Amino acid sequence: MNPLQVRQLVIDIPGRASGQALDFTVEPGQIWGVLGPNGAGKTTLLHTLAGLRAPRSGDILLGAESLAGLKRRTVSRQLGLVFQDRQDGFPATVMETALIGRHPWLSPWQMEGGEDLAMAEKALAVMDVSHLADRLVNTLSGGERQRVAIATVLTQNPGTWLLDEPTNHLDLHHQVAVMNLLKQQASEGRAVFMCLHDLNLAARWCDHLLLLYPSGDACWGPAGRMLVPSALESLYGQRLITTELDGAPVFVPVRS
Ligand SMILES: Nc1ncnc2c1ncn2[C@@H]1O[C@H](COP(=O)(O)OP(=O)(O)OP(=O)(O)O)[C@@H](O)[C@H]1O
Repeated sequence: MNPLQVRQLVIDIPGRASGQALDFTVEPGQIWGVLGPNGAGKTTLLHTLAGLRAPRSGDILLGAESLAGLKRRTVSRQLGLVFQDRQDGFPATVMETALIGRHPWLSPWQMEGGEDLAMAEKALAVMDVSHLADRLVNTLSGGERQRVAIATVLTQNPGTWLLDEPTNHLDLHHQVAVMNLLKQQASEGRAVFMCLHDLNLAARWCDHLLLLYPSGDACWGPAGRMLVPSALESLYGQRLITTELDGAPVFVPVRS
């Protein structure tokens, strides 16, 4: 699996003066969380890393190759993206949606084969949506739709997962199931890079964190070094009570 290398990257936020250049490598086996308040640029960063938006400056490399010079098919075999929002413009079933994950691996007019179908079926089972396989996705609940989006990337089987708030809409049990799935993906040598609003999920599951400030400032590194209560309070403009439970720090907002 190729590491995702971010080199002197400045993301393009309209109307914002250029912020701090980002420079880090997401290595296979790592789980990165991106934290920051609304509007800080988390989604913009994720879309830039996926090659969907041009950076203002800097470069992104997959292995030794610049992302900008790679064919989309090559990129989509290596990077999978779970969007924060999705438009279900076309009527498609859950199974048809999961099978879209195989498209980077098929030639333009090639139909999905038995192996592709088996991968999609397995992904739907892992995400607990097998019973919905024949349903149209636009009839699903928010959490069911989110699980189908993750199942689609599971079917795609990329080396690096990019996820925009993957626990959105999910009940507590499915939030934990998704975080454990991502942990398993990392333990199998894939890399995970995700935006999260839940500090406690980040503290429990991420080994690296990137803190993005609305000013364009940023800091990143191993999670233990980033989870400093005063830094998190200034990131969110929110006072926090900090404790430790079950071997991980826990952050609770002060009520007043
Ligand atoms: N096409 C656009 N035109 C103008 N401004 C934009 C555009 N796209 C994004 N922005 C602005 O860029 C900033 C960063 O947006 P982004 O969606 O990356 O933030 P975010 O950190 O993901 O926020 P949230 O936590 O609310 O999802 C926001 O202020 C947003 O309004």
